[in-house]
Amino acid sequence: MREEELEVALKVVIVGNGGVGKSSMIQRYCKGTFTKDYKKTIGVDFLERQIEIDGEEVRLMLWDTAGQEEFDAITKAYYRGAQACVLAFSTTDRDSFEAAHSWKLKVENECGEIPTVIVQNKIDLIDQTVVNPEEAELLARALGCRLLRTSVKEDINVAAVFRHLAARCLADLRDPRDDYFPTPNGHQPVTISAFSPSHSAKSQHNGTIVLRPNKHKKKKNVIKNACRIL
Ligand SMILES: Nc1nc2c(ncn2[C@@H]2O[C@H](COP(=O)(O)OP(=O)(O)OP(=O)(O)O)[C@@H](O)[C@H]2O)c(=O)[nH]1
Repeated sequence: MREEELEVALKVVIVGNGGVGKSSMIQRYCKGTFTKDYKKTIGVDFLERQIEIDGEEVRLMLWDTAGQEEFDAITKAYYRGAQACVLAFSTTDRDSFEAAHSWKLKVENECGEIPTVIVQNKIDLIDQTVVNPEEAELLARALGCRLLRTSVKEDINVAAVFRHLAARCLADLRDPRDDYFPTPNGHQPVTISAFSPSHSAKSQHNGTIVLRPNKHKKKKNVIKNACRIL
């Protein structure tokens, strides 16, 4: 198979406290819409969008997870197999900023070290900020992540978040030395369908996300983390 016939599919999880704008960000990016209404996410939600990076088609599968701790047991099952992460906090919510470390750990426990962007959302409300710019930069440095400031409401920088992550993952994909991140407990990420959190006993591909074939294309999927052609 020629390289140009391959399609890259990336699973991205969006995490952070409740109300920081995770669902809004995915809606904005995938549907181009924004609503002022707050509807708490129960468990997880999923949307996808296809983009082009350096002439390469990349399918982003965006997993919106509930911010409330009561859903932790459910949501962490969906982290598995993620290749990238958006960790969001809100400009107007100090707790959400202070919770960033613990969100990073939760994802790391399931996925190991994966490319992560720290997102400071709601910068349209900067006059009500409870986080000063230096603190946000220090946080990003401490977590070893890029910081991006967004306003989902005003559609500022939202696309940049996902383009940055996709470009990072593509670069990793092209560099086979950096092709596998073990989890901190030494286990390989378990096999998981990208469309369900359940483990697939049938799959032979441990550590891969198993995708349904794309009916409209003959292209195959290349998934990072295990980088196998399925
Ligand atoms: N001003 C402003 N409001 C925003 C922005 N992004 C989201 N919101 C609002 O913030 C509220 C919460 O947004 P959600 O997207 O539901 O938050 P969430 O992080 O998904 O919350 P959970 O589902 O509880 O985890 C909604 O009322 C949104 O309209 C933004 O950039 N600026």
